Amino acid sequence: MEGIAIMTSGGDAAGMNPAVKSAVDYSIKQGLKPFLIRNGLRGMIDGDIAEATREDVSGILHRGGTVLRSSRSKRFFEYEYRKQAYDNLQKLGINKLIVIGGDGSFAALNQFYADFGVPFAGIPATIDNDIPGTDYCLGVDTALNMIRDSIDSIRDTATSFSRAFVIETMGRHCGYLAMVSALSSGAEICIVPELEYDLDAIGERLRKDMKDGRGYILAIVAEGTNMAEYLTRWIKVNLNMEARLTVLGHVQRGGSPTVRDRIMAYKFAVAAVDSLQAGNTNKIMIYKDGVLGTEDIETVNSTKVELNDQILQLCEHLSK
Ligand SMILES: Nc1ncnc2c1ncn2[C@@H]1O[C@H](COP(=O)(O)OP(=O)(O)OP(=O)(O)O)[C@@H](O)[C@H]1O
Ligand SMILES: O=P(O)(O)OC[C@H]1O[C@](O)(CO)[C@@H](O)[C@@H]1O
Ligand SMILES: [Mg+2]
Repeated sequence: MEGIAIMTSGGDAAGMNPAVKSAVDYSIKQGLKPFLIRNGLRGMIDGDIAEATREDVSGILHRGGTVLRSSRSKRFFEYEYRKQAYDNLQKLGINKLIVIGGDGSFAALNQFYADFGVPFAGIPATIDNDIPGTDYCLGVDTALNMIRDSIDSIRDTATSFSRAFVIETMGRHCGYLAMVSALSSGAEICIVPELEYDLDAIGERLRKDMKDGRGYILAIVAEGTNMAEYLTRWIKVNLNMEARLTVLGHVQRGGSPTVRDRIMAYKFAVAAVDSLQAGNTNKIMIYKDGVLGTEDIETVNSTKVELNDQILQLCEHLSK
């Protein structure tokens, strides 16, 4: 029986657990022998690998984070440690890999493929939604719902005190979480790396709104802009309104996966096993314009992520 190993890597994302479960269940159905690598790339180097049992993957589907645990590994950048990881796989008869993670994890596995020719399939899982070629990455819907709940709570106190709240979302260099959250919570300001902002215009617009009775302000800022603290001070001085900053932080990564993340996890996992069974060597599973497909890792690595035009257009007026 051919050995296939499944791992999670990089920032954890809701949907990783259902993806692991589906990948194991479907691999068994396909006559493969699934293994689980714990602790991501670090575990691959340290040989933290064992054959998957049904118990390993039962009762995990609804849990946030990753039961396999994850890591960011400096050692994996060095050939010596990748070779150690390869030897670990060889000993167990593993010759196919499924990596559930983000762009960094895919780059890592592509380097591993270049070194040792071990085929892999990548399942996009990162709240950043920053993987070129796919409209969707596991974890994004759960994170958006988490952010929505937080903003709804913040709105309660903002209205009670007639204050402005600047809310910083994660996403690394990508403004997707900030934009969708600004739209879904009716925020007044949205500052993201993808859109130029104009504070003078924002000031003029909001001063007029305040004259017309606006009592509070919600501003959503993507962490990639590094603008949250500055904007908070700017509001105090320029709009003469009390302002507070809330950095949502890692709360955005937690929580039970939403229905969307569970279903997408299932689809991506089945597609990943099928892709490897079809003889593909280094493909990333994608979901583009409502259709499931695959993309070459080289294309994913060399393309800049582009955000949906419609979302950009809908948000434009919130940055001026
Ligand atoms: N070019 C590379 N060569 C070897 N290893 C790499 C390379 N790029 C990334 N890695 C490894 O992949 C790990 C995961 O990447 P990274 O930390 O960027 O997270 P990610 O998978 O992009 O997920 P997220 O962005 O959601 O946190 C890195 O910590 C590093 O160990
Ligand atoms: O968990 P860490 O290592 O602090 O990394 C935080 C980063 O990971 C992410 O949550 C996912 O990539 C980013 O949005 C954020 O910038
Ligand atoms: Mg990443």
